Amino acid sequence: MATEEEIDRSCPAGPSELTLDGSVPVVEITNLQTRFGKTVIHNDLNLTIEDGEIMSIVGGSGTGKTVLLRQMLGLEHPTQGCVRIFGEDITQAKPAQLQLLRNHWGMLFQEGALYSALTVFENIAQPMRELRVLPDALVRDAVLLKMNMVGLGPEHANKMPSDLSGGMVKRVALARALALEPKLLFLDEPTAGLDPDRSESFVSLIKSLHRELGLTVVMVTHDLDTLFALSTRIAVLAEKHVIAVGPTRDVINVDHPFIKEFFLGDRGKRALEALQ
Ligand SMILES: Nc1ncnc2c1ncn2[C@@H]1O[C@H](COP(=O)(O)OP(=O)(O)OP(=O)(O)O)[C@@H](O)[C@H]1O
Repeated sequence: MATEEEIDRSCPAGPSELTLDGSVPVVEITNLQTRFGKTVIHNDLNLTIEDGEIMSIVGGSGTGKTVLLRQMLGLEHPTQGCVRIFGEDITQAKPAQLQLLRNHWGMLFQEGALYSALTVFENIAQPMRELRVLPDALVRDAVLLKMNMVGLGPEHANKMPSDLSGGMVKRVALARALALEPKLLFLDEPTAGLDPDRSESFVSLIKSLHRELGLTVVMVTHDLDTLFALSTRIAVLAEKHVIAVGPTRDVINVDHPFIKEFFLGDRGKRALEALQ
């Protein structure tokens, strides 16, 4: 195991401060390596995500998609390499800088991850309350606005998560992810567990919010319909790094066994036909 002194998490030269005007990539991952003990998960992984993209990350089971997402969120650090978010080197960010960055992104976890003891209203209000600067009246208006944005009427505000359908849980979780009006939204399997109709309407909702709010979206998904309907580009993880990145049509034509199996099997063909 490398000692803390030997670990090279250096970023390439360049400005390393919070830049929200779109003049630097929203996410820039350079020469990233991740090791757990002797097992190398990522090696020489590079990925750049520009302002306004919907970048989907796909790969076989265990290729390190979740770990990569957690590294972008600053929840884990790579063994080597650089992860910049809005220009800021997240692997070196101090807790206060990290907190500032967190206010500019939202995360939708796979299961929604709502607080089961809090109402819909309080779940969505929670990121605003953590800031401790917003008066109650403003929080109330902002929560109702976010509920409206995701298609939830005010009559749902006092419901508990256990009273909600799977689709509504996702909508509440999305409203909470958008609570602080982030520029960057992370989605982990956003349509997992939804039936095809609910999945389709959730995809439409993400699409319209992406357009209206000018969001950059980073998504991990196995669902081909979701992938094809939303992605502006797709990054494929295999052999420990990004083996292909580009618009859907370019990526599916790359000659690689995983790509052929994933995109051009029966499910992939059906999803592509539906898209066309
Ligand atoms: N903290 C950890 N300690 C040791 N190994 C870990 C740790 N976190 C993840 N791993 C391993 O790293 C690999 C990548 O995990 P990860 O969850 O990122 O895969 P994934 O691509 O998201 O897979 P899936 O599509 O099945 O969810 C797996 O082999 C996992 O067991």
